[in-house]
Amino acid sequence: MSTLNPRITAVRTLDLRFPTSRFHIGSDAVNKDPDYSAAYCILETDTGLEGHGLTFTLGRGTELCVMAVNYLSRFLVGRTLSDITANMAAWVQELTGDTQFRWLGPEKGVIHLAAAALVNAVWDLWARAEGKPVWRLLADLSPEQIVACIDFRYITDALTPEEALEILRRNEPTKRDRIAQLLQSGLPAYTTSVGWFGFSDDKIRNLCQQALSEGWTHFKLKVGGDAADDLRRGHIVREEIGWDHKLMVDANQKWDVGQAIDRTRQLAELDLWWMEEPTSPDDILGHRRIRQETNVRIATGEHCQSKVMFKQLLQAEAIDVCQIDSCRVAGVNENLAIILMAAKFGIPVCPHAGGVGLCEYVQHLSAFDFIWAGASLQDRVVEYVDHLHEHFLTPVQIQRGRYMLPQTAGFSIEIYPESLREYEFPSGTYWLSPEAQQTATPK
Ligand SMILES: C[C@H](O)[C@@H](O)CC(=O)C(=O)O
Ligand SMILES: [Mg+2]
Repeated sequence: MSTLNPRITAVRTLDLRFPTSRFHIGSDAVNKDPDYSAAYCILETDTGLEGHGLTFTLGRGTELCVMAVNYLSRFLVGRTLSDITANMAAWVQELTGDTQFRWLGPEKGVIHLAAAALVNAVWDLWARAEGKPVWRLLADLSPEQIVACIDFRYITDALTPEEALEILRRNEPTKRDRIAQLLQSGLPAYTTSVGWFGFSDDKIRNLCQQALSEGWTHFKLKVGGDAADDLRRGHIVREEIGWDHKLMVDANQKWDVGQAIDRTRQLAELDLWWMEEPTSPDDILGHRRIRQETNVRIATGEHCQSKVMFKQLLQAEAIDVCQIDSCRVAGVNENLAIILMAAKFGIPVCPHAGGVGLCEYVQHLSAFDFIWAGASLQDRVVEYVDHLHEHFLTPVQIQRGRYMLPQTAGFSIEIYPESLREYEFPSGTYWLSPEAQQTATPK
């Protein structure tokens, strides 16, 4: 263990917004004009070491997340790293269970997104103090230490600490082989960047051709528009990628349950590998019905607000694919619980990463899944979107459609100071320029 034990002296929080809406990047049937944004926080310490974290948002909502991060920072300031990591489950309970803030959730919405930024920043600080990337820090923890990071309250009817330990201990003897495999050939991935909702047919064709030449084999298309149009766009993608590659579609919660069933059945002629977010993310029984009444695998999770919801999706046999998100729930610790539950229920984890920083984050969690939990790459693909990586000091490395694991200490989430100065809202140089009027955010 490292001897570095920095004390957190302050939390600096920024409202960061990128003008992606100008080019329809990130657009879907529901979020038609997203400006990829983040409440970004920097944990300052007495040693000079910093911990960086963010929670992903879309444009105008960022302001609320920034305020929530500032409020919750009281659970970090004045503490040493080991004060927090010695009993992380207890600290997470404190962070999410404050007797006044809890009323805003509990464990959902803005306050939970804010908790994610801070929890992830602590993992960044911890990993930097250890001189390891987060995935390696997790790989080197003992099963008992991993279990000690998890708050099992509300999920013991699906996964007890003893069952989690059993999964981890079962995988421990072979974890070195899987680490070696990951270091050599990385994590399989898919691209969503070919098929945003606002892209023209020609653009979709060109992007498919480019992605094929880069070695991609799994592609996702946004649907949820006019039915005939969705099918036509789907066939355009199929014409370009052929029928041997995998195609997934994402409706981003557009439909009622009955409508989702009809539309999924229609789209099934595209030979879908999964249908994503066909209806409200809160509708567990709705997802189950869609799954039962179509012959298509159902994926959801990017808007699944807590481990309790994931527990029910798994218990109800409502999903085929578990899409964790690094910031929707309270960061690494809650995601460890979800990944272990998915392993117990035999459901593959294919993380969501459509946003800023989410690709950088989630590679560490998928590595944890492979090393410790699901212990398989079968039917697992990590989402990749090809945007905004240039702002990160250690952006993801993709080779032939696979994430190659980072070697730099930390959580890969630090953004260049120049980018912070340019895109901080509303005072950054971009937001003060006339161009800014062409994006969705300032309206
Ligand atoms: C608004 C986001 O871009 C969303 O469309 C991302 C998403 O659903 C995905 O990546 O999946
Ligand atoms: Mg999605």
